Formats: sequence, C-alpha cells, structure tokens
Amino acid sequence: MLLENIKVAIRIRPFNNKDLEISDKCTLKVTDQETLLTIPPVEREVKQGKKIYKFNWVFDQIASQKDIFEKTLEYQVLCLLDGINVTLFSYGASGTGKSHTLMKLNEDYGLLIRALNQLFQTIHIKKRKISMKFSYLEIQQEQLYDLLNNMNGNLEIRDDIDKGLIINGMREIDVVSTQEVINLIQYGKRQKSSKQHEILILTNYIQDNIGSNNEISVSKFIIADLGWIDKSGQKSASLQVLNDCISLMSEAQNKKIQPFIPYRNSKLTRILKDSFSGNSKTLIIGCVSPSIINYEDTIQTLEYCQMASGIFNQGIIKNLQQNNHQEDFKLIYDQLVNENAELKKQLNNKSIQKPIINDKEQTKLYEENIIDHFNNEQDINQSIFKYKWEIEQIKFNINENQENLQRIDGIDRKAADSFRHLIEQDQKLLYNYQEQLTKFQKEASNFGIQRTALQENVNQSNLSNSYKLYLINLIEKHILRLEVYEIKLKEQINELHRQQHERIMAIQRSQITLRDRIIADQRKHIIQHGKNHSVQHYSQIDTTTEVIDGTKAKLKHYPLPKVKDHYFNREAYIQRKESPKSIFSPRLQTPLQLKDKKPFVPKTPHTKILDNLSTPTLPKQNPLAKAPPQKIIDSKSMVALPLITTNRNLSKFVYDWRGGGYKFIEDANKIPSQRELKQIIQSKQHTQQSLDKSFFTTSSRSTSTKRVSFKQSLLLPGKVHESPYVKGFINKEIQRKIKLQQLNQKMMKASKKK
Ligand SMILES: Nc1ncnc2c1ncn2[C@@H]1O[C@H](COP(=O)(O)OP(=O)(O)OP(=O)(O)O)[C@@H](O)[C@H]1O
Repeated sequence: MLLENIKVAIRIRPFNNKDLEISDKCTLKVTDQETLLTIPPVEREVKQGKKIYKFNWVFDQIASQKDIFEKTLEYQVLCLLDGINVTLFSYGASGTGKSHTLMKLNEDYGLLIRALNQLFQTIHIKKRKISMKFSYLEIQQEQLYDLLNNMNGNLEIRDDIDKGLIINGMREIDVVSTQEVINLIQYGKRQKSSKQHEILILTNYIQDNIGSNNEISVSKFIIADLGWIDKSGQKSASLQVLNDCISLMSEAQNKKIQPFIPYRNSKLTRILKDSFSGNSKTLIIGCVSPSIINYEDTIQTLEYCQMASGIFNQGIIKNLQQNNHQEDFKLIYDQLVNENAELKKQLNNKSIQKPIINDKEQTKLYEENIIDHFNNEQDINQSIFKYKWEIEQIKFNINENQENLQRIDGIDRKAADSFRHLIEQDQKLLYNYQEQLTKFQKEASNFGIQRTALQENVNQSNLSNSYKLYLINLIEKHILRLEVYEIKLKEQINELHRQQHERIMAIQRSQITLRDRIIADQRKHIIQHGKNHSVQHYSQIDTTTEVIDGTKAKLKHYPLPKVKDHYFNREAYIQRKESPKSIFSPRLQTPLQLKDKKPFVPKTPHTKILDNLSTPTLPKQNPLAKAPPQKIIDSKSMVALPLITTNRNLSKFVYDWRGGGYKFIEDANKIPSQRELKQIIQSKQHTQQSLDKSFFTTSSRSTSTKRVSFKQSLLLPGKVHESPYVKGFINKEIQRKIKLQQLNQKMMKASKKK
C-alpha cells in the first residue's frame, strides 16, 4: 500500500478562439484511454515525426471534470484517512487548463473541491474523528509567501529529522467543510500575484478509533497549481528544478541506481520532495493544448510527464535494489509510529491549535462568498434576459426577411439572394443564442441548490449564533433583492414585447391605408378610362420597374393589380435594403400581401346583359323583381323616362348605389301622363349626355363614379334602356310593338269614328 507509484493523467483542453484563428488542426490524437499520439504540424513532420505516449489516463477535449475526478482521485484521496499523504499537482504550459482542472471553485468544480467533498462526506458517514488544518502558500521567484497571512513575508523551510518538512510561521486554519476551504482560497487569492505556483496544504490529524490507544495519525494533502512562466515571462526557475529532479529520477530508475536528486535547489521541490520519495500517493495532471501554436510546450509537457510516470518513488527503487522488502517496510512503519507518538505527545501537551481566524474574520469571508454567489446569480439572470430578448429580435427579423423574400422571389434575384443570406445568418445566430441561453438556464437551475448549500454551510459552521443569524439574514436579503430584480426584468421583457407588437400594428395600419389608397385610385382609374382601357397595372415593389400593362403572362406572376410607383416610398425601400435589420423601416408590401385573396378584376362590359336586352329578365335578387312585371316590361316602360330626364320626384327606378343595385320606387301619382311623356319625347332634347346627366342628378354619389355605373349597371335592369328614347339603346322590337300599338289605337279610333 505504501509503495504506490506516481500516477499521471494527461488532459487535453478544448480548442479556444485564439487557437482557431490560426488553425483547427489538432496535434494530438487519443488512441485509447491510456495512449496518445502526437501529430506534428506539417513543417515539423519530417524532423519530428509522430510519437506515441502512454500514461495512466488520457482525457480528451470533451472529458468532464467529474469524469477525471472519478477515474483518478476519487478513491486515492481517501488514503488520507488512512494516514497516507496525497499530492496532486498540475503541470503544463500557460493557458492549458491547469487551474481549471485543479482549482475551479464554482459550477463545474475542479478536482480539489470534488476531493474535499469526498473527504468530508466520508468523514461524516464513517463518523471519523479528524481535525483538518488548511494552509495556502505561494512561491514567487523563490520566495515563499503565506496567502492567509501576508504579513509574514518570505517563509523559511526546514527539514526536521522526526517531522520531515516544516515551514516556519505558516498559518494553519481549522476547517470543517468544503465551503470553509473555498472561503479561505478566495481570501488568499486576493493576496496572490498571477502566474505563480500556488500550494495548498490540508493537514489531517486522524484519531484512530480502532483499538484502545486512540493514536493520532497525520496525513498531508498537497495540491500544487504550478505556473509555467514567472513574472518576467521566463520559464519558472522552480519548474526547471522540478524538471531536473524528474529527469534524474527517471534516469536513475532506468539505470537502477540511487541518484542524488537536487530537491534542495528550489522551494517547490523541497515541498514536493515527499511526494516523490516518501509515504505518498501522487497524481500529476499534465495539461496540454491541442493547437499547433502550443506544439513545443505540448511535447515538453508530455516528455516530462512520461518521465514522471515511469518513476517509482524512491522507496520502491531502494527496495528493488536491495531486495529486502520486509525490512524496509518495518523501517518505514517504525518511523511512522514514532512520528505518531511524537504528535500524540504534542497534542496532549497543548491540544490542537485553536483557530487563528476569529469569528469576525470568518464571517467576513462567508459574507464575501454570499455576495459573490448572488452577484453571479444576478449576472446569469441578466445574461438570460439579454439572450431571450436577442432571440425575440432575431426571430422577428427572420420572419420579416422571409416575408420580404416571398414577395420578391422570382422578381429580383439579387435582392432575394441577399434576403436568403440574411435569413441564413440570423438562423445561425439564433442557434448560437439559443445554445447560450440553454447554458445559462442550466446554470441558473443550480442556484436553488447552491443557496441551500450556502445556508447549510453557515448553519454547520462553528460561528457563534449572532454571526450565523447575521449571515442567514444576509442570504435572505439577497434572495429578496434578486426576486425583485427578476420581476423588473420580466416587466422589461413584457414592455419590449408590447413595443414590438405596437410596431407590427403600426406597420399593418400603414399597409391598410396604402391598400385603401390603391383601391380608390384604381376605381378612379376605371371610371376615367372606362371599359375600353385596360386597367393600368402598376409596378411591383421594385420601384425602378416601369409601369407595365398587365399581360396574361405577367398577371400570372403578379396575380394582383400592381401598384403605382408613387405608392411606394422609394427612399424607405432603399433604406430598408441597406439596413435590412431595422424593423422600423416601413414595409410596403400591402398589394402583394393580398395575394391570397382573389385578384381584383376590373369590370368588363356586360356582354351577357347586352345580349339579353331584347328579352330582358329580372335578376332574382334584384329589388325590381318585387315590382309588378307588367309595369316594367310592357311598352309603357317609357315611364322610366322621367326618371332619367329631369325631375327626381318622378323617379321610378333609382339606382341605389349604396345597396349596390336598383331600387324600385313606386309613386304612381308622379308617373307622367302619356301626353306629358309625348311632349318630352318630342322635344328631342334627350341626347345620351343629357340622359346621363339627368340620371346622375337622381343619385347621391359623385358624378365620376356614377358614370361608370351608369354605363355598366344601368344596363342591368334593362327597362330604362329598352326605352326607345334612350339614344343608342333602342329596342327595335319594342319600338315596333309601340308603333303597332299606336297603329291599333289609331285604327280603333278610326273604327269608333266610323
Ligand atoms: N477543459 C476545459 N474546458 C473548458 N475550458 C477550459 C478547459 N481548460 C481550460 N479552459 C479555459 O481555458 C482558459 C485557461 O485555463 P487556465 O487558466 O486553467 O489555464 P492555466 O494552465 O492555469 O493557465 P496559467 O498557467 O496561465 O494560469 C480558462 O479560461 C479556462 O476556463
């Protein structure tokens, strides 16, 4: 158990934007869970060639933190509870994900937090009596600083024959939960300079509850997040020493010799010495980038990691050489027993050191952590809000562009292509935004759990009640504040929706107005030009098109009467083309939007009715049908004449424009006598024009409109036109009948006289 070798895992981080700007070519290929193949960039291919590396584990770009933890550290970390030291350190170039893998303190937690959770849970379940102390150090250009007590200055390291490594003046703080460790790390990070080695030490004092002697064993969990370069941008000197140590150990291993390892050459290697040579389980996480930009560093990292993975700790080497395992086991065991006895003595003398950090300081750390958490929540809520709104806007744009595309597809290829391009771009953007939104929503879904965890941590802390109460109230206050904030965001979204809706309404209103204008204009056009002129067809939305005469082929394409250029606001259209995303620009698509409706077909002369003139029949629904037919159809149909001559009071049939047909007005008293009629007829003043005019005076509409209706609709009842006195519409048959009647009357009179 004591003679475990060092384990090495390699983690490849995902490509980042900077990598992709240069190339998306991957220089690493994971061939199986333990093997990695390097693929050099083309220019180095001949010189370097591909190389295979083997490690304990290889994790590709999509491996999760959870995966890595479960495979590498989950069980190994529990060795601490058996009194065995555990060391975890990351190795790799800048930006390869060392801190991400080891130290991530929120959401996608790093290995450290996961390991601490595992430890605290196990202690809780197994009810082990363990006291833990936490220290946090930084090595900066060979100076060792205490991040929990920056007043201490450069700390000295010394080796104690009994106790091993001792760091003078290093602050050790009791911790009982992961959250407390997080608090301390966050506190320490504020003191830390960037790009340096961070070393965290968790010392465990384990009370052995098996057996009666209640011995205390001690184990150390050392976590080192190593910087690649120092402040000056040079490769870190301590890391160089570590590299030397690793190569020498590797060499010694291969040659099976007992080497001299220069641990003392740097503070980093002095601290890590036990991890390579003593009672320790060591896990090295080599972090590499897949990009060709970092190829050199990647190879260097892999080389050192491979050397390290071949190193058995010195104890084993020695044992292998001397082949006296039993004896050495005993030696190491005795050493540990002595050490434990010593510690026990110490403990009896002055019980475990009281926490240096007082309630007030600790509360401050909790407080900062609570504020950090809620700020994070607020940021994420704001991002969710932002993405939701952006998504609404993009959807709106896509719809608008799709409508535009439908409208001009097949008419203006260039514009259609540009709309298609815009739609495609927006759809991509929409997809990205939706992905982002899901990500944020996923993060937000954990807030509830995190809030509860915060509360629990406060409750479980060893703070006095008044401090606890203060922190619980602080959490509640922040929850309330956030709820108010969320309501405000929702209100804002509603308000923005309302504005968007209003804009759509405004556009639709303007479209309706435009349509009305077009209809009115076309009516006017028909009235002015009559049936002999084809209805003018207007250009499509493309205002550059000339006004064209609607041939059949064109009508097929443009099923609706086209609209005169001036209906389109050309400037607005051009502006719209230039800034297609603006939803404020007017949309001038009314006439074509009506495409689903039946196209407006101008009235053509009613040939059918003209044909029927000689034998008129009344349309079924025509109000005239109610009139006694003989009054209308017989030769006395001339009675209609006064209607179209002068006096409106004499009207018998009045065209009811509003009702859309003729109205029968029966006013027998007003019907002129035969004599009167005769006089009128004989006056011969009734040309077509005068008839028209007189007729129009009986109507309530404007002359221009009546004119058309006169021409087209007056034919419908037929009766008036059957009158021989309406020029151009004389019905010869009736004329003959009248003459015959008159002849009969004459003959009758003559016979009477006889
Ligand atoms: N596996 C990963 N998944 C997602 N993001 C990652 C991963 N690895 C690294 N990153 C991201 O890459 C960036 C650099 O990572 P990180 O700071 O951990 O690198 P580092 O090796 O510690 O760098 P340095 O030595 O300069 O401190 C960070 O933004 C981190 O979130």
